[in-house]
Amino acid sequence: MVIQTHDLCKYYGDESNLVKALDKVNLSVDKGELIGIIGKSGSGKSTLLNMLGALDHPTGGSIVIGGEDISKMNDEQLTKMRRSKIGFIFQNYNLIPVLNVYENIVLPIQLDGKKPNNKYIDTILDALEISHKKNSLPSSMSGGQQQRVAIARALANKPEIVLADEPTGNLDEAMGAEVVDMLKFMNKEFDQTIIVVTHDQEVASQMKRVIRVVDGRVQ
Ligand SMILES: Nc1ncnc2c1ncn2[C@@H]1O[C@H](COP(=O)(O)OP(=O)(O)OP(=O)(O)O)[C@@H](O)[C@H]1O
Repeated sequence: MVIQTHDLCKYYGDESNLVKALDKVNLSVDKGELIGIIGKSGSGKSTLLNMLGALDHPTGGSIVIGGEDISKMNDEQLTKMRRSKIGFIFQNYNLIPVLNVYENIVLPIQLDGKKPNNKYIDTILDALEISHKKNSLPSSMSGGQQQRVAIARALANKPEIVLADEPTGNLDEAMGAEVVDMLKFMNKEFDQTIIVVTHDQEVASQMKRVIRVVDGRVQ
């Protein structure tokens, strides 16, 4: 088991205006799973993904990642765990504007005190068709290209878990298909656990398991 939640809750607001973004979610994710999370806008998909990546604190229940109950970890331990075990692909890229493409990609590896595998990174850049942008700043790139940098960054240290929020959202059909193929390849080849939030039925249909979120509950 890579991730396990027990009655996981995330509530916002107070009694008069309570939003149950996640309500008693029980979910088990095994090593090597390839999961799509689908659901309407506002159903709680991103909140769930953030919880699974220990980016946010639950208001109730528990979550165990890699055998460790994260509610018992302090912020420093959480950061360390995320850096070594989890790759994130966010909807809004979260690239550092003053760093070029290569520097953005290797930053998490360097922060983790490791050496980047440049050959592997070149392979990823090639597959994502951004090799020619290796020394460019994010601001000189299109949204789709920036998203591919974020994808390369998430994959560069072959993390055990990859969490992606709408990874194909800003890409045309061909490039979106390329990214899905890459996620499937990494899942198969390296047994990485991959969880993808998506609106796209075509993307969801290529995952091995699909989880539907309805009003903060998992079905
Ligand atoms: N910081 C916050 N404060 C208050 N309510 C929040 C906050 N973040 C999320 N919510 C609420 O929690 C619910 C779930 O939001 P979430 O972003 O997880 O949905 P989603 O399924 O990812 O939506 P989308 O597909 O539009 O990205 C929504 O009702 C949202 O308004």
